[in-house]
Amino acid sequence: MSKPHVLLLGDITHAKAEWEALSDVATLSICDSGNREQFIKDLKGKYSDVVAVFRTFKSVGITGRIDAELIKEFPPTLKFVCHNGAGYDQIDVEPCSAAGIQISNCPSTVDDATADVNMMLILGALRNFNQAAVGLRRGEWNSTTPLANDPEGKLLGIVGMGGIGRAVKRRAEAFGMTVQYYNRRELSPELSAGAKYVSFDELLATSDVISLNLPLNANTRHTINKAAFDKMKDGVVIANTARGAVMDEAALVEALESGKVKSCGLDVFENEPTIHEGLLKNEKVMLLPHVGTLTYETQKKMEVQVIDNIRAAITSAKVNTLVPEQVAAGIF
Ligand SMILES: O=C(O)C(=O)CO
Repeated sequence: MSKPHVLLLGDITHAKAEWEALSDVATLSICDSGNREQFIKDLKGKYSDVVAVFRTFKSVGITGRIDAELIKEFPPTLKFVCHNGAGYDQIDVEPCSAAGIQISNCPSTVDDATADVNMMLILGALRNFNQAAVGLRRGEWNSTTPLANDPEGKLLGIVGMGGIGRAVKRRAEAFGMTVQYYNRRELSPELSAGAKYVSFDELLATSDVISLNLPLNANTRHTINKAAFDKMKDGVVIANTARGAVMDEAALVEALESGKVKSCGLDVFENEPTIHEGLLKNEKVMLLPHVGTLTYETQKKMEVQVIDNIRAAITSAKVNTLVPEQVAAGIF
């Protein structure tokens, strides 16, 4: 009997041996379709018996979004989409669920590396490190660096208290910050570990620093918009390592220009890799090119986690880390 067909969409760099070891339970192939149109043709041909896919964030450049239109073209055998990343906003969950397709992501493996970058952005924004760094390169030493603020004693509001949010909390507390959070649901005392649960409006109105750690989906797009900025304290500091589109970038640029937002640190952008001109030219903004999980250790852990999901899908018909919407729906 032939083994189930598993397709790789994108690249595996660090866990090649683990990928190859999957061949004990699956027939492996690597997608060579050049674009979405060709991929759809190949789904009717050489990929017509695929059962599970390992997909990377960058593979959206080949297939486009995994949306209702693409899912209609999937062969009936394809029942598992295993995504390499915490954020799975490139995959439309509802049509997958309707077609009986399980989706897995990479929770927990990304938490520490992303929270490290997040904390660095909070510190960088509070301490005006971008202005200091560009001033140095212009030969101004620290004469043009405005006096900064300490993290010690500041109130940090975390929007989205999942694994990354909680890892940011632990780091922020080590720097003397007090943490409050807003989340769809209040966490258990073990998970919130002393952070106060507040309403979204209270978080906006009282936080000195706001950290965005919520997933992007249809409900969270532009969670931070003009109305939200208007509710914030004057001179608030913002960090975002989640997804650019949880914040209205044009409204952020205005809020920076008006001084409502004192400074911010961003690893993600609404239309990345394109960045709003108003952010590029504003030296108060610390910018990183979506490097949250880009460490050797974390990339390897993520690839292995996806491979483990594929193995579980093949051997027990259930991925290990089903996305929360599908867990909540109780359909698998
Ligand atoms: O894992 C993800 O979703 C990322 O965006 C990596 O930074």
